[in-house]
Amino acid sequence: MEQRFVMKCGGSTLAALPDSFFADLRSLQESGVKPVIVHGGGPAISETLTKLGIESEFVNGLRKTSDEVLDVVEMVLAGRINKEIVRKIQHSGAKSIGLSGVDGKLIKAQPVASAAEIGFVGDVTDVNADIIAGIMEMGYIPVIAPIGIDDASQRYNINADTAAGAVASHLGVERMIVVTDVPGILKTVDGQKQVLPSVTVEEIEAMIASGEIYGGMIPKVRAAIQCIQGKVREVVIVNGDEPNVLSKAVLEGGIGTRIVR
Ligand SMILES: Nc1ncnc2c1ncn2[C@@H]1O[C@H](COP(=O)(O)OP(=O)(O)O)[C@@H](O)[C@H]1O
Ligand SMILES: CC(=O)N[C@@H](CCC(=O)OP(=O)(O)O)C(=O)O
Repeated sequence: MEQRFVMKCGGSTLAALPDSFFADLRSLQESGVKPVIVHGGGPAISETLTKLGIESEFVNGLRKTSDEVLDVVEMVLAGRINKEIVRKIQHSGAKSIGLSGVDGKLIKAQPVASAAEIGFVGDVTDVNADIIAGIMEMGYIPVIAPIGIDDASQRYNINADTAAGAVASHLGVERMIVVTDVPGILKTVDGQKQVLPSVTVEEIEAMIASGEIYGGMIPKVRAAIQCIQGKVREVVIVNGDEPNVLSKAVLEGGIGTRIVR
């Protein structure tokens, strides 16, 4: 089986991912599946900024990023978090190489439209898919931190869901799996919160408008909508706590929320 997928691991769940999650990742890779990981780390960035006494705020879900904040974002994402994931994958027995979007100009970026207000926050303009494919061909799992770079060598802080969606689109994978701290998109039905097994773009837009999808779920569904306009067939949102969640999402289905065209 030759099946590639992009997995986005959110900062909400990274620290809590059990060893069995990485064992599952390894057995998937052994069965011929080729994973690519793009990770976040928002809570760890906020914690370090607080320790350093640097103020930071979010505007429409994006972190206001000054030069000083950008140093911390890069230090935490491309340093601590990226290497922690690489170590955990290696400990499971699989091979992994970690890099940020700066390495090999892997993620090219430009300032977001609201840059005048929020600083060095980027949108992805291109992804060097050859580097990722090359790492996978060597049998390594690529682990990518969402920092972008432009032609003038300026760095940008990119929302990890946005970066993962762009990587999935440029690689042309079939599936993106978004690992977070909720079992999927929740909707209140008859006073009870239920996981939606699948949602369409129209249903998502209605849930954003009604406030049922808010906060950190918004960049996930926006990235998902953008992905499925191209080659990506489905985006699945799952909880990292669920046993064998990756093999269930890749091989069986019927878990989390599927976002389809
Ligand atoms: N309809 C929804 N269903 C599930 N979670 C939602 C929904 N709307 C908003 N959320 C929020 O989105 C959060 C996940 O986003 P976020 O905290 O940014 O995670 P991550 O760090 O994994 O990117 C959930 O914990 C929940 O609070
Ligand atoms: C521009 C912007 O907001 N970037 C994010 C990047 C990390 C991220 O997205 O991490 P999660 O997936 O854990 O939320 C930030 O600075 O927090």
